[in-house]
Amino acid sequence: MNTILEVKHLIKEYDVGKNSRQRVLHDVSMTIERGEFLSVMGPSGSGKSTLLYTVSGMDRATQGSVRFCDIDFSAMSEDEIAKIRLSRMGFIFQQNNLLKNLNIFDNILLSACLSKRETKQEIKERGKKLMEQTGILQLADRPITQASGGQLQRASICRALMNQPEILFGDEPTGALNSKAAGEIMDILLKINENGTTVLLVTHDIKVAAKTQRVLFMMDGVIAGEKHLGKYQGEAGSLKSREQKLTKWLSDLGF
Ligand SMILES: Nc1ncnc2c1ncn2[C@@H]1O[C@H](COP(=O)(O)OP(=O)(O)OP(=O)(O)O)[C@@H](O)[C@H]1O
Repeated sequence: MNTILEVKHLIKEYDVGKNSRQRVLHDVSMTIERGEFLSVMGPSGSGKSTLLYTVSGMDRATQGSVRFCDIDFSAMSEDEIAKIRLSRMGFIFQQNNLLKNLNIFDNILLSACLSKRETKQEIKERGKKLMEQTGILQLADRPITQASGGQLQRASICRALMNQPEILFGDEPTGALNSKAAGEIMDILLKINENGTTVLLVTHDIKVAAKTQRVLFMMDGVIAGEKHLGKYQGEAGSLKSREQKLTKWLSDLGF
C-alpha cells in the first residue's frame, strides 16, 4: 500500500463570536491510498467541505494530524503548505472560480505560470493537450462569459491538472450542472483517476458517488460509515446496481 493522505484524530473548530467555538469535526481518522477515487456524502452541515479543506491544507486542523505523503502539515508554515497545494494538488469547486478578465486558455495556464517550473511554451502545449482531452480546445480564445457551465467546469478541471497534481480535490464539482453535463464531468474525472491521480470529491449526488471506488458517509462531524464499491469499470448495468447498493446503505445509515 502507498498512502497519500493520512488523517489522525482530526478536530476542527471554528470561532463563532466572542469566546465561542463550534466543533465541526470530531476526532476524524482516515487513510487514502494513492490511486483511489473517493467521495464523501452526508447531510448538509455535517462537515464534508470542512473535511476537504482541512485535509487539503486549505485550512488548519485545530488538533490531530494531517499527513500528505511524508509531509506533516502541522509542522509547516502557511507559505510552505501553499507551495505544496500549488505544485502537488488540484482543486475544483461547484462554482468554477475562473477569472472574468482572462479568456479560457489563459485561465487554464495561470496556475502553471505561477509555479514557474516550465517554459511558457511547455505550459501552453500542456494546456492545449488538456483542453483537447476534455473536449474544449475550440473554446480557447472565448471569454468565460461565452461558455456553458459544463464547458467552464471542464476548463476548471484543465486548470486543476496543469501542474500534474498527485491528488485532485473536488467540492461538489458537478453540483451546478445538469445531469448530462455532470455525467460527462464524472467520465473525465474517471479517466484522470485511471491515469493515476487520486481523487477525493464531496457530493450530494448518488449518481456521482456511485462511480467512485469508496464512499465515506459523514454525520455530525464524524465519518459514520464507509462503503467500498470497487473501481467503476464503465458498464451501465453495474452503475445501476452500484446506485442501488449505495441508496440502501445510505438509507440504513438514516440518510
Ligand atoms: N468558516 C466557518 N466559520 C464558522 N463556521 C463554519 C465555517 N465553515 C463552516 N462552518 C460551519 O461548519 C459546519 C459544517 O459546514 P460544512 O460546510 O463543512 O458542511 P457540509 O457538510 O459541507 O455542508 P453542505 O452539504 O451544506 O455544503 C456548519 O455548521 C457550518 O455552518
